[in-house]
Amino acid sequence: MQMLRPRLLRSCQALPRGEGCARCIRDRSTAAPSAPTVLSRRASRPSRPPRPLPLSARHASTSTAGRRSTASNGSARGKILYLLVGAGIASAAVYSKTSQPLRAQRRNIIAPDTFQEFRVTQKRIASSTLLEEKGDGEHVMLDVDVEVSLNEDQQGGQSGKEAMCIHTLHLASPALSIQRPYTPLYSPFVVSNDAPASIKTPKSALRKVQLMIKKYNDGEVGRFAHSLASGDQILLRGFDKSWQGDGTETELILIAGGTGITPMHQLISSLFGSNASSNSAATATTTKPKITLLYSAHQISALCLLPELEDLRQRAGAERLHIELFVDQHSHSHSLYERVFGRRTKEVRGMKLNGNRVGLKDLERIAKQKDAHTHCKVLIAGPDGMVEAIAGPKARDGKSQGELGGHLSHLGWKKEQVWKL
Ligand SMILES: Cc1cc2nc3c(=O)[nH]c(=O)nc-3n(C[C@H](O)[C@H](O)[C@H](O)COP(=O)(O)OP(=O)(O)OC[C@H]3O[C@@H](n4cnc5c(N)ncnc54)[C@H](O)[C@@H]3O)c2cc1C
Repeated sequence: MQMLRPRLLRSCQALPRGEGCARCIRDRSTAAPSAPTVLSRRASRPSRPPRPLPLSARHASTSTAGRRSTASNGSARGKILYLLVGAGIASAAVYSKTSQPLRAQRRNIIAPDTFQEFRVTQKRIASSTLLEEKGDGEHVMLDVDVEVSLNEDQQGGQSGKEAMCIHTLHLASPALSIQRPYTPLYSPFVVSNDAPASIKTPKSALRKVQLMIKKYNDGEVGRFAHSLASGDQILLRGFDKSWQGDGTETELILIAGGTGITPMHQLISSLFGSNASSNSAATATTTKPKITLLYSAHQISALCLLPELEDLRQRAGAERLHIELFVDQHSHSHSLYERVFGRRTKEVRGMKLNGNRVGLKDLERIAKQKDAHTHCKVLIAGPDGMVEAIAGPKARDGKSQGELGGHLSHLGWKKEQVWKL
């Protein structure tokens, strides 16, 4: 396998602690703790081994019946050699031409430690609450066909364990060489009708990975993702588990801010999506927990994936999946909504709309509806400020969870019940 010159991926990881941006520090938490990440390229096919001389030709050179003078033997050998070299060149040319499409068709199996090239199969704008067709312009959806290797649990895509996992991958641009973690909207290890899969061999499967990526005006990878078109090349490595249930959870409270909705969407769709409903093994091996999702954004048009969430809520039933929306700029959001729909609203697509950030009172109200804290867990993903206010900051190393703080600590939740993604 031909390897590109190994090089360290540039990121704020190289900066002294505290000088990197908060997002890059978050990146540190999921980056492979080990050795430098190496960019690898698919092996170029090795040239064909020289074909052995045909038996007839070998006999010709030693046969007494056809013995010629040394000079004529030499010239005959020369001719044969000349012909063989010519034939070799011609077949090499034909081979290299025909092998091009073969190479393009072959797929890489995504690996956790090595970046490999994949192509974007589709790029579109993520739908938003108000501007469904145009989106809010900040979020883009990328589809990438990725072959994944499957362990015994994952073969057949019907493992209950897999439904209680959140998987993350890392995206890098070939030019920028900066990596960031992203969470596919659907688990690559749970077969889904929403994200169709084709089983290739029992040990690997081709999966459509869907990423929703936000663009920050001066954000590096987000801007790169928004600049992509179908057919463009990206580098991916994965998958890392960013959370796994232990099988005891009967209830989950999921708190998402902004793009923190992506891991929550993956988990909910694994449990209640079209994949899950046609997946009896997942239902049999684990009891599906009841879920409350609290999803916040700075304004109403920045709430993404609402059609998808509405669909999941209908599949799961309101009893099993309760969703509430929160917007910071409530009055602005209301007038925006009023302008589009001609009326004010307290709910969107059947989901309650709160005009504030997720606060102590909301968490108290939600927790009261739970039977007991012991089998209920809280997962939280979002901007650092939000995570800090609700659950305390992550540890300074950016990897470990840190102490539980914020509203949840105030309300008596235990550290082991809360996971900061
Ligand atoms: C487990 C996990 C899963 C994630 N999943 C998703 C997902 O599905 N979708 C998604 O969109 N995001 C996701 N993220 C966030 C994502 O990894 C990136 O952090 C995000 O896309 C921003 O990256 P960027 O390169 O575009 O921006 P960056 O270059 O990191 O910049 C982001 C912002 O920080 C500011 N900034 C940059 N450098 C500095 C600095 N040195 N000091 C201060 N401020 C600075 C920029 O101005 C910009 O506003 C996830 C994060 C984690 C940890």
